[in-house]
Amino acid sequence: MLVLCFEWELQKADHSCLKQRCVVLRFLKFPPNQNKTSEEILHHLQNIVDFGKHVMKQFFGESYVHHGEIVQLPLDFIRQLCLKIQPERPESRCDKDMDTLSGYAMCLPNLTRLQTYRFVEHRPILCIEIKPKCGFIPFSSHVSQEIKHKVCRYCMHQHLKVANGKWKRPSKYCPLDLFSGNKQRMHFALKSLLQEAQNNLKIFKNGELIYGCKDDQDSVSDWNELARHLKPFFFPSNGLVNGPHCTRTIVKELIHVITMALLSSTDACRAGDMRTIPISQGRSYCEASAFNKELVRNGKHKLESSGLPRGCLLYKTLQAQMLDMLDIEGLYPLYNRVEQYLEEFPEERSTLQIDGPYNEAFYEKLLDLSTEDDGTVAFALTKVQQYRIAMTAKDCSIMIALSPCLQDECSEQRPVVLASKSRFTFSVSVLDLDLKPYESIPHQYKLDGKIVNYYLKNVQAKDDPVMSSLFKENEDCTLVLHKVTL
Ligand SMILES: O=P(O)(O)O[C@@H]1[C@@H](OP(=O)(O)O)[C@H](OP(=O)(O)O)[C@H](O)[C@H](OP(=O)(O)O)[C@H]1OP(=O)(O)O
Ligand SMILES: Nc1ncnc2c1ncn2[C@@H]1O[C@H](COP(=O)(O)OP(=O)(O)OP(=O)(O)O)[C@@H](O)[C@H]1O
Repeated sequence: MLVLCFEWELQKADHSCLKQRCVVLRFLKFPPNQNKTSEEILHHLQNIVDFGKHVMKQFFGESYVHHGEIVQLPLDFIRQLCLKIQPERPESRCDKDMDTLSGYAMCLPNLTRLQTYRFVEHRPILCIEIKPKCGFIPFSSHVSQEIKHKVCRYCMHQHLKVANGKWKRPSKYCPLDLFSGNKQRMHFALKSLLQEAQNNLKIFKNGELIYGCKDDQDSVSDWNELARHLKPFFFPSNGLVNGPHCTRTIVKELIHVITMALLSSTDACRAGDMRTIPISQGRSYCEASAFNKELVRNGKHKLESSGLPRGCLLYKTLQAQMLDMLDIEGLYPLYNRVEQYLEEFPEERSTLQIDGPYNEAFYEKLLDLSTEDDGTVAFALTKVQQYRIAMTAKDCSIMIALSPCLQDECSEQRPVVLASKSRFTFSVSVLDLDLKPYESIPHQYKLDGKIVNYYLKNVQAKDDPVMSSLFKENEDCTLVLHKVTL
């Protein structure tokens, strides 16, 4: 999707501004020459809206999800827009073209703004966007490599990403620390994100990106610059001296308010119909986490996992992620079962709701958490659909919008987080909840194998002292062989 942010005004008859709204438009994009009719595009967008409305709201909670609405815009306006933004688009994203022919787009609230108000507020706003990725270690008995029970996918994937050149340096962030609910571990995770933001952290001030990676850029973290932006938010009366101490203090304050907002429960959600998946399943820490390694170095072997409050967005996200109960290794044969069935009965694709409609009936079928395979297509399909939800939750982002407020402004309806010299009203939302396509499952299966094999071959072998000495011997061997050949 292509995301553009707009501010528009409702004007009085005398043209003075009555209300200002700030919205985001999302346009579909496709590889060039992949022509879609306007009806197909409308249908696709309707599916996205329905999926947010009928499915993700149930999993994440009403107040965290903004499903948006479909809008029709003048074609001329869209064409001009496309011309204007084209030079700004990163090269890596230009393999697809924005849809300028259908006239349809999705309209969403601008989540870099506070979601407690409908209209633009002229007060400073800070927004932190976090893409937390998968926060648990697979507990499935279908996992074939022991390492997957010890090291999380994110930490393993880091090595492959650096090797492939996606990022220059590995990050010390581990999602299991962020999802632990333990403040010390969360603090470490957030600090690591601030050190190496990659595509997991962005910070906006008044809707403008001030920190984090613009695509294609290898941004070097400049905490002094960040602190300069943040100082008026955290130390409004300017009572802090400048310098590295000041920077550290401000970053600490920032991490504190993010942690508190992430642990807050701002949604009175429809619980009850979703059986929860015990979060205690599987290991609660990742052996590769730098936080864990530091503890082990200091002779401590027990990592605290305080657990997340049930109403907070991190908890909801983790629950949705854990719908991946079989791991891709257990899921892939079930996907093949559905595929085989569809080959025989292609007309059944719509009855099985593979591509929607994403309605209440679709949601109801997702509630069956049994893992006992009775050999049916129905069982396989439920697991495939649950896996797609889990994948979506593993790739979504969390937006935390914070706006400074005075003590007498804070009412009971507005959640508030306190810093040492200031206080903030805040809202927490989730974004990028487009259901992952059914067709991406074979890719997931292959990628999983690549990530694990790369890690075993290039990282674990070097970390493990026994493997490491074997590795060295092997290297020596190779040298000797070279000499013989010469
Ligand atoms: O597979 P992953 O974990 O690398 O996730 C992909 C993301 O990479 P990341 O690891 O976050 O750097 C990837 O992020 P980038 O576009 O590289 O920033 C996408 O979000 C991708 O989703 P889609 O296939 O475009 O719908 C994501 O793919 P899905 O696996 O969610 O389909
Ligand atoms: N409602 C919103 N309010 C504010 N910012 C938004 C909103 N929706 C998206 N964004 C910004 O746009 C970025 C990209 O959005 P999103 O992740 O939804 O696109 P995408 O569909 O994943 O794009 P692509 O298909 O290129 O991967 C987000 O990371 C966020 O910074």
